[in-house]
Amino acid sequence: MIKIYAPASIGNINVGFDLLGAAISPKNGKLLGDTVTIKSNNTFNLNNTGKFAFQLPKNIKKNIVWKCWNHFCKIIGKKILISITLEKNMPIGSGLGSSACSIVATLVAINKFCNKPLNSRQLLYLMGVIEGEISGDPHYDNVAPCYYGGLQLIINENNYISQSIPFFKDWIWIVAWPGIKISTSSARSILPLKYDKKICIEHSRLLAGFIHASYTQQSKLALKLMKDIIAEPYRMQLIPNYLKIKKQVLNLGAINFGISGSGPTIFVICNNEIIAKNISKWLSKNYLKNNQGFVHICELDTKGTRIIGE
Ligand SMILES: Nc1ncnc2c1ncn2[C@@H]1O[C@H](COP(=O)(O)OP(=O)(O)OP(=O)(O)O)[C@@H](O)[C@H]1O
Ligand SMILES: N[C@@H](CCO)C(=O)O
Repeated sequence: MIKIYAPASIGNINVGFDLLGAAISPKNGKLLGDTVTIKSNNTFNLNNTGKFAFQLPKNIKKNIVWKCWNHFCKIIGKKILISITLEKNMPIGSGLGSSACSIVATLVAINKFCNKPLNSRQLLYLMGVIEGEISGDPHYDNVAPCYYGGLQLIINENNYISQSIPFFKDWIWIVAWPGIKISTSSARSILPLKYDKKICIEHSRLLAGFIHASYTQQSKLALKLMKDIIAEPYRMQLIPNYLKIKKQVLNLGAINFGISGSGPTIFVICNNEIIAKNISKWLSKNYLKNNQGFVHICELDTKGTRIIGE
């Protein structure tokens, strides 16, 4: 038996659309991600458990876990006989990398079960391919941080897909999911097909500057450069009262605010625990639309996907 946990992640972090992502874990030690347990069996079998299992497709072949198993069997050229249990703790279409959690946990578990026929680069490549089948284009800004942990920059050149970037240890990350769904593919389809030259230059400045600020540990500079000029202007219309909520949270002392991945989860950065608690309370009262929604005060998850049972 092997049990793998894969953490939630924030894609984009306001700068670096599709290119920067951060793995997160609640500061109170709770696990915010999916788990996958594998046991050997005489046939393939998939069980879904967990709070959000009810959102999964009824057809087993539409479950990403089945797709991962199927891809893996094709790659190694044999049918892997296992029983898989997916604990679906991440809401689907939340903007917290729910599909990435299932993909990464499943592929890491199957690879370990089969004595690691794929190296970590081959695994990450496959994770991006499967993520792309779901959302329309391969993008690594959820699967890479989910797999490796921390803050990841997507390079996708030579032998690197992704590289760890130094981050600011005093930043507290709050995520608030209102309890409603936005599909990644629809949030991608509302973005322009082409961007103005000015926007391209400005985004290059923001991203290059942010990476420089991270390496030189200039927190204030990094925060100034964390601006979303690629997705937020188009996606904010999908999130009720987005600008009002943003203004209020910044007034409460947040040092950054944005849409997590394709939304509707929003993320907030603070550098003070009291402010973080106040904002978290305020969001619980004013941003959640139903009792499924949640707010978590988090830190970057530096461990990434890991074994939690054997
Ligand atoms: N195990 C699974 N986990 C998540 N989604 C799944 C799974 N199996 C199948 N799906 C399907 O994959 C799609 C995932 O949707 P989507 O990419 O919008 O969600 P998401 O991963 O939560 O988004 P984001 O990456 O912005 O956090 C849905 O159509 C969902 O039904
Ligand atoms: N970078 C992706 C992340 C999806 O969670 C997007 O914003 O569409």
